Amino acid sequence: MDHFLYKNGELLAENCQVAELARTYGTPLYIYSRATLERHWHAFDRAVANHPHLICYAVKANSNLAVLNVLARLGSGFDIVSGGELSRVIEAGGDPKKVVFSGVGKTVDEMEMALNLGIHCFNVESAAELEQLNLVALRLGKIAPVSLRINPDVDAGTHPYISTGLKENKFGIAMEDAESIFTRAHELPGLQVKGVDCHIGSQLTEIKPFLDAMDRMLALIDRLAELGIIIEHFDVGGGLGVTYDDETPPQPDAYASALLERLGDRKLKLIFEPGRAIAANAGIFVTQVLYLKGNSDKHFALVDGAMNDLIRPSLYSAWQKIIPVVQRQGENLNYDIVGPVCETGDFLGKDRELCLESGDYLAVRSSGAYGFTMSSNYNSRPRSAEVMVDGEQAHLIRKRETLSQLWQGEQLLP
Ligand SMILES: Cc1ncc(COP(=O)(O)O)c(C=O)c1O
Ligand SMILES: N[C@@H](CCCC[NH3+])C(=O)O
Repeated sequence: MDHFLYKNGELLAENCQVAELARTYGTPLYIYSRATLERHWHAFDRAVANHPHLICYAVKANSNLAVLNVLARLGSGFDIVSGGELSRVIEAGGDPKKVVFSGVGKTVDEMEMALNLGIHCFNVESAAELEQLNLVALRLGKIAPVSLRINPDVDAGTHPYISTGLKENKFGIAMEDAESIFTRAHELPGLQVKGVDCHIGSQLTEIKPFLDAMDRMLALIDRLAELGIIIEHFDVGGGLGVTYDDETPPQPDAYASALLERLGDRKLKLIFEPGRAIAANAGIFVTQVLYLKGNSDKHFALVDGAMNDLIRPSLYSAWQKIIPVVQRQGENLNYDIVGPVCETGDFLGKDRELCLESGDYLAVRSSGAYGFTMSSNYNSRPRSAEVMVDGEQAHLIRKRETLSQLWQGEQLLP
């Protein structure tokens, strides 16, 4: 069930009127639905209910404390890629024992912080990182739980910028090096080998690449067993896609049952790191039309939201649905929806058939993941507010930045 629906021509977020929220909190504005976040998380959790598992929500998709807190209350684990994300998880009430730490460039400080908090596992991405983690753990008198992120070299069939499982990508350890680096990890006194990990890319809409990756990883797990290295968990990463337009990605239950079928009677615990599948369609981005303008070729709607707020269209040519917050009768025109930032690439959508007047609100759908978290202050634009709706209630979960916050910490020369 979708929690962003029209009623009498007005867009609702759960039971709240989006236009009212836009007036109250100002635009541009992110709005998230608690019910949708919870439904998506439960869909994953239920799909693997009969098998040992951990759902580690990928914090990078949406790291607002209230979002993390909603998931922490459900018992979610978290996939993090920085000390900053770890501190958010802790602040939001997440359990460090359910945290997996991914990322190619963990610093010594980040390793120390995670070891002191007692996280579930480090997803190590190189031989050099393994050596460093061993030293840090020994210095702290701890044993670091590790999994190695192996690159299964499968083509995820997604946008090149968000594909991660190919040899040419910077992520993970090459399959041909896996056994030797696992053997090294097994020998090092500051480490305990727990798992294998992979993540082949994001916004995958087919199940086959996941299964191909899994076959290669299970074969590796068998080879490791022959070397006396027993693997407790298999972290399948994230990457399950969502519907932005007319894509039909597998639902979490179909995806999980296909993986479980491949797993057979193995007792391996499964770890999932979904980000987009939980957060994307739990959020919209609301912006107001400032001006309409046109020439003989083109119509433009200049809106108050821009690439600094929502960069996916500019960065990946990503297509996200743009709908009016209040439907109006009249003739549609073909608009490019563009923001105030001084870049030709600053657009939220192109060639959209809409009937618009200045002052209208527009909602960019599927903006709950990689929306606010990828925002910036480019052009010295304050970051937008974020609101979470919960039934009839709306909660301001992040205030709009003030202008003075933009230069906080900067100093004039003496
Ligand atoms: C290691 C890792 N895990 C999980 C995710 C989450 O991916 P998604 O949002 O596509 O589920 C990512 C991002 O691609 C990632 O790099
Ligand atoms: N940020 C990307 C996905 C990258 C996922 C992180 N590895 C997007 O918006 O689609």
